[in-house]
Amino acid sequence: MVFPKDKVDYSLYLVTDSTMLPEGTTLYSQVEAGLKNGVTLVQLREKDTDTKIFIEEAIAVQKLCKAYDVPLIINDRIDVALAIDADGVHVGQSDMPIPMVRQLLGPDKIVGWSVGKTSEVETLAQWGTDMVDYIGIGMVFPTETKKNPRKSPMGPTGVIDILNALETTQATWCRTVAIGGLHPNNIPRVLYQCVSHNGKRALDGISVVSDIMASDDAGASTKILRGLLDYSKFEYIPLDFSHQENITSKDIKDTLSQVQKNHPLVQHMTNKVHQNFGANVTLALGSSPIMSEVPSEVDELASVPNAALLLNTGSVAPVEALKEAVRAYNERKRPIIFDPVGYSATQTRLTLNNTLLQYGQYTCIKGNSGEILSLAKLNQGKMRGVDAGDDKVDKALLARATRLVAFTYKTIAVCTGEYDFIADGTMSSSYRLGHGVGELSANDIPCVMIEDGPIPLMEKITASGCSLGTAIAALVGGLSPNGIAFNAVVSAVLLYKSAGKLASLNCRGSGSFHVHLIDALDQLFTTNDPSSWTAKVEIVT
Ligand SMILES: Nc1ncnc2c1ncn2[C@@H]1O[C@H](COP(=O)(O)OP(=O)(O)OP(=O)(O)O)[C@@H](O)[C@H]1O
Ligand SMILES: Cc1ncsc1CCO
Ligand SMILES: [Mg+2]
Repeated sequence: MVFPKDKVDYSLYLVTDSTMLPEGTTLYSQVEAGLKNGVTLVQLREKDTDTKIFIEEAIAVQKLCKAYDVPLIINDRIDVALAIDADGVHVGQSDMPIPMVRQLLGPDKIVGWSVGKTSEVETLAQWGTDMVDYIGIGMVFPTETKKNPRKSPMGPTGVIDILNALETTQATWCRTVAIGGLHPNNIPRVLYQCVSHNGKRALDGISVVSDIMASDDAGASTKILRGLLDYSKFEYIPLDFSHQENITSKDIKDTLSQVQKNHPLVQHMTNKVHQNFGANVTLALGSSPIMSEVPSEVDELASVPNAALLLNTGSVAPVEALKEAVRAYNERKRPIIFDPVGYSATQTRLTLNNTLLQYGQYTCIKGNSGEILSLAKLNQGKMRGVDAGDDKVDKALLARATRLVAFTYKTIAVCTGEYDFIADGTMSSSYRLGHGVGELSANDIPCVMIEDGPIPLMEKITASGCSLGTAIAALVGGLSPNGIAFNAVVSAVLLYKSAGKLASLNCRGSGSFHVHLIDALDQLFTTNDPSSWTAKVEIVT
């Protein structure tokens, strides 16, 4: 009996590894606990087992799988798969070539392939529908399972690249699972973030090894994984992410009132240039600043009611401290505003910023046009420094870049300059598995533009963008439960731009502009009369 290919459920794919079994458990007891509690597909992967034993194990695991009506896939060993009439085979890039595998197995068996590059998707698409049935995309995160990995972790954005390639090559038949370092603490985020840019394809499932094989209670561990897959919600922060592009003065006034009432605490992990300015902007916005880069206090700070984190990589702080802060704020469901200063100006910055981007979930990612274009992979080469660069403004390109960043990181993206763009990629907090999921495409997500005419002085003071990050953090942090995140970000950008305009009219040069900007922020925040602000918001179609 062949297992019908269209009936395969890829959602929870267990890959075995007998080298990590805890004492008192066996390969079979772990697999059975998995099968009993929601594993939908099993792969026998035993790298260091002799053929004779491997076949004995395979027959025994096959019997178990049949009892639960779950297909069994054999890793690498075509001969073993044929000998026991398994349901399919999984091969890696350095194993037997796929066309040979298919020829040996015939058309009805399941053939899986490990994929890490978009060029491999192109090959798979050229082979056509009868060759590869599913791909294992990885590795997503660092893992203990592969001791000497040939590839470095790709992160959720690497997974999205592969999903995009499957869509552009129209490999619609090919199913997908993500593999590598997936655990309950990151699975919901991975499922939430990993959607192709056309909105049509999400992962079909996840593949786990250690979470079940190395578990002291494999049944309970599987139940947790199954629960996450079935719950299909990523509630990373108790705010309202249902977007609305039409924001009224009343919405803004309401947002500011919440901030005035809640007195947020804005933890800054920011560059040295910005620290003093950022602390004063925080105070001007009715909030409390604290500058801290000490890992031992992040959990306490993140636990303060209405805490928010501004994470600004301008001074290139030690990555472990920054990761600890991201972990703490994500775990405690508090907002993080991420400002990847000089995102691609040097290899060091690129690596640091990408490490952080793959590591956590951000409520808002803000940058100048150079940073956002680089993040969206829409500009050539490196940035020159921390400034945006003086290319001519191409509004359509900037809107597209902002939307791509928002969509890719499932965040609210802000791109600054004379024109500020804000796109909302959060849309909903749910995730769905499979092909044809039908979300909005990256080009269609909500986007607004804010302007108030040219304010050249904004570019003549340092850390003006960094302090916009402060303002966003204060307003998002100051929201009451179920406050609207997008409204807070738009309010912050409008407030900041209007204050900049007001300050530029009152000051005598860049030195006094700095002081007037803080005065203006204080005044506009305190009076809370958004209908009098000069900056205007426009919906980008
Ligand atoms: N020419 C301009 N006209 C009007 N507003 C501007 C102009 N340039 C920048 N701004 C505003 O100044 C703020 C900072 O934007 P900018 O793009 O300069 O950030 P940045 O390069 O990250 O700044 P920094 O790195 O110095 O902190 C934003 O609020 C933006 O709206
Ligand atoms: C000048 C400078 N260098 C690193 S961060 C920073 C502040 C503006 O982004
Ligand atoms: Mg900047």
